[in-house]
Amino acid sequence: MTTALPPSSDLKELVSLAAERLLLADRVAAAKFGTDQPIDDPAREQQVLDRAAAMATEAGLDPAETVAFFRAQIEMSKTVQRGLFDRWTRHPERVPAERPDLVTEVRPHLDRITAAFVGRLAATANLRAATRRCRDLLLLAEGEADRRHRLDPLHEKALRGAIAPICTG
Ligand SMILES: C=C(O[C@@H]1C=C(C(=O)O)C=C[C@H]1O)C(=O)O
Repeated sequence: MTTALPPSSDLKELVSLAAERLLLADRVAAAKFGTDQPIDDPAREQQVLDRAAAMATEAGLDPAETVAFFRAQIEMSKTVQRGLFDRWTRHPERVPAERPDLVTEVRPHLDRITAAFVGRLAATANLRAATRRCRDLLLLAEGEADRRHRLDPLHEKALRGAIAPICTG
């Protein structure tokens, strides 16, 4: 017998994916710090958004709403990257020893998260509305993601920004 997960589990997974994506911003920042690669890469952002829009359409989601959601993820990723650049400039001893490869390693991981996101957005479509229920579940999911991923204040704040669009539908 299979038991369907309650919708709140899908919301938790959605928020957890947002936290995972923000933690990957650390790898993105480590790839860029000390190189001439800027934090902002508008061409790559457009690719991420175009891909998300195409997948959203296939999943029966509103592409414009999905793009707005991904814009928030991108903005918050850049907030984390800026925070880490600032931290590492002030504390060079905290600069990661390893510089991951952005194109072959980190971005493919981000792309897998995009696909997972679209699945969770589809699974939570009925729940994502400007309701008390959505906001209550979101708050619970946020607290759980903070704990599960042991987020520091920089990532916690970014997570709040990243999940802000969820209960606005
Ligand atoms: C994550 C990156 O940094 C920025 C954020 C992006 C994102 O969140 O997808 C995309 C491009 C950059 O503006 C990256 O360069 O891949």
